[in-house]
Amino acid sequence: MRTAYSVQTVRSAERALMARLPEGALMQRAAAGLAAACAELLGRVYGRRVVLLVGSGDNGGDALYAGARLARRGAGVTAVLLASPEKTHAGGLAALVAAGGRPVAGDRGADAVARADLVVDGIVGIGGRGGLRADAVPLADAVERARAAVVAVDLPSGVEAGSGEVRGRAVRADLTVTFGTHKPALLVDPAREYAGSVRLVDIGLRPKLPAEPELEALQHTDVAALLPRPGAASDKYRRGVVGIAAGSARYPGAAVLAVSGALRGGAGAVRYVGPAGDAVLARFPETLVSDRGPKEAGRVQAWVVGPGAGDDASAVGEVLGQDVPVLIDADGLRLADRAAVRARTAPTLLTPHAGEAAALLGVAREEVEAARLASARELADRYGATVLLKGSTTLVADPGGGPVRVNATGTGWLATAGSGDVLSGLAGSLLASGLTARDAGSVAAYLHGLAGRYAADGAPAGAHDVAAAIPDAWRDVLS
Ligand SMILES: NC(=O)C1=CN([C@@H]2O[C@H](COP(=O)(O)OP(=O)(O)OC[C@H]3O[C@@H](n4cnc5c(N)ncnc54)[C@H](OP(=O)(O)O)[C@@H]3O)[C@@H](O)[C@H]2O)[C@@H](O)CC1
Ligand SMILES: [K+]
Repeated sequence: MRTAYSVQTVRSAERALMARLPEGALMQRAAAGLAAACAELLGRVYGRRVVLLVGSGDNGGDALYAGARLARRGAGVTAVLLASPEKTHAGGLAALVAAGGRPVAGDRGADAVARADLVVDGIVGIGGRGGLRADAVPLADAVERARAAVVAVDLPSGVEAGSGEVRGRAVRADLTVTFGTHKPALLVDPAREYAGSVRLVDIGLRPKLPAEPELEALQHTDVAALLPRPGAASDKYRRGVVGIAAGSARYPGAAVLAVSGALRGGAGAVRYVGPAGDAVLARFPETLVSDRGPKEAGRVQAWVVGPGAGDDASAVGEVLGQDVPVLIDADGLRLADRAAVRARTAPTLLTPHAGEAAALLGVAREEVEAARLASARELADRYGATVLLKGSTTLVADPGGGPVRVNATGTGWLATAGSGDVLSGLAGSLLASGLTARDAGSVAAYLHGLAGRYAADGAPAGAHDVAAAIPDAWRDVLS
């Protein structure tokens, strides 16, 4: 499991650790890891031009000490100071100068950046608020124009560490070297996109961090442990029956795609109710098609309602009244009565994309995209339901708090019509096999993302290709 902790938690863990260590030891650990990552990126250190962007805090101190290490290995190191030398990290600056590095004032930074092989962004780390300040913006512009590789110290400067929001200008890095633990911004978009690839340097913080993180990202082994496996005594009912109430005369394809995801999600059987029974059967003859409403459809351990439902609110209402887990997607989100969702005692999983989440929250889509973590949490609390907010990084938030799950297996190619219908079927199937809403949502997002990668393999793919690739994703996770 990859985890991220809030700034406040990082600060208190840091204090607890520092109390037992000599002054400056943590910064030396951080700088050593940072310098090693820079050296690796450069390939050869001797004779290379390294430019450090140095803010007034400890983030700048890390950059200076790492710069000193690179200077000792023969790099030409220039430190661009955003603050006066008196306000810059004293020990770091002294170390850099002693190693032969050259400090220059901020207004000379752009020229230095233009000639650099490597830029180290130590403007601001977890102490930052708001986007970059005006004096740092020309440097960020110069970095964007330059051909140099960019390494961010702890975080790309200008992103909000705790939320992943980017409320102004921020540095775009190729690599971020972060210390002790991931910060939420390194896992949540849009900030995550600014970070490039991320390397975590162990500075001994782990034992001081609490058990419960702010964010969790499942990895292969976590997903493997959660996947349902049929036992010797399993029959189709024990493996779970997932009910799909989806599709309409206008959108029969949504029903077919939701069923295609559900058939690959581990449930023992897929039951379909709705007006697209013929289309479903033509494609998937193993589906149990019922011509009655959800209430009379027979045994179902979890329902999926909403994909392609159009304006028919009756199925949504009926499904919400069933005392089994329910996943609500697409049109269902618009049709579901909030009070009825809140009144449910069995688990509910809502799976909106940013536009649907915005409509439910009564804000603009851009606001949800800018503040994905806060939006997912807010929606979960308002509806008293687990929320899976789709996107390039998908978030799964439970009502009442606890770690939010983040999934990054997705690919841009998944932004294709019908892809969400496949995801809802898959997640519903996992719900029917007994996973919690949080686990079903995050495991489905993980498999769906991997399947999207396999299906696309560098070229566009349709939603049905994604569904067909789910078994490969599943096998990959278990191998
Ligand atoms: N925690 C750990 O375990 C360890 C932490 N370590 C390191 O310490 C870092 C945290 O250091 P920190 O606390 O000194 O804060 P930091 O990020 O340097 O920023 C503060 C300075 O930035 C300025 N500033 C603020 N906003 C700004 C903006 N928008 N745009 C521009 N500038 C802005 C603000 O200026 P001021 O308001 O004072 O004028 C202030 O001086 C952390 O990220 C990691 O790198 C490691 O060494 C070892 C272990
Ligand atoms: K930084």
